[in-house]
Amino acid sequence: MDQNALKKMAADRAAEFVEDGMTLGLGTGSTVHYLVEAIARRVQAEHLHIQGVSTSSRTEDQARGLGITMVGIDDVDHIDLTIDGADEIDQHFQGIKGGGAAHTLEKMVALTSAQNIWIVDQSKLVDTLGAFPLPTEVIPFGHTQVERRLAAEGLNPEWRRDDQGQLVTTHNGNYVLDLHVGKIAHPHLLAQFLDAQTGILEHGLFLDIVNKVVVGTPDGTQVLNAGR
Ligand SMILES: O=C(CO)[C@H](O)[C@H](O)COP(=O)(O)O
Repeated sequence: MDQNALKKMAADRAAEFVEDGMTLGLGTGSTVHYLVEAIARRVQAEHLHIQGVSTSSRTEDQARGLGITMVGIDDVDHIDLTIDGADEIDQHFQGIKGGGAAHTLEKMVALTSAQNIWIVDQSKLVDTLGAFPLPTEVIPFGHTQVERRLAAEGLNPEWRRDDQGQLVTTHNGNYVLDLHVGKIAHPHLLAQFLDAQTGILEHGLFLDIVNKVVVGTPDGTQVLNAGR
């Protein structure tokens, strides 16, 4: 079974957690693409009244195109449930996100949400975070200074570039600096360090956030409860 089939399986299962009347946070990425399709099918078949808050223009456009009502994050007083993908999840349910350069908006939506579910294929489950380069979003002013500072700390920063070699920019017009840190033994300490760096708008460590993980495996879906 290929990776996309496993992503779709997890997305379809997670769409079952959506309830009538909910305000839903919708993440970004290829797994979320399947999720939005699955939610739209339920909205149509069951006449669900839900509204979505998106984390990227990609998701926003897809959801609107499929008939899901979308509202801005500043137009809601709460979000009931956010469903998003992830790049890595460790055994303590800590995660790395930002492979799609949307981690700042994703974290904002996740932190506004009463519950968070991540949907992944089984390859995203790891013992220790860090094989996936850790994304950070850096403001353009002084970005080279930020890179030097992180390099001096041994964090092996690398600017993310597109196929044409241009710097990738985020929704906010900032750059993405991926950190090749290797195994992250103490994610909270690293998050604390990155939080304190002027010039870094946000990083992709999502700690103590997720409540449930839905995993697509060749033997079916698994729902893992994070105990928070
Ligand atoms: O964090 C993200 C985007 O910023 C995505 O959720 C993450 O990269 C997973 O993507 P995919 O579902 O395509 O594997």
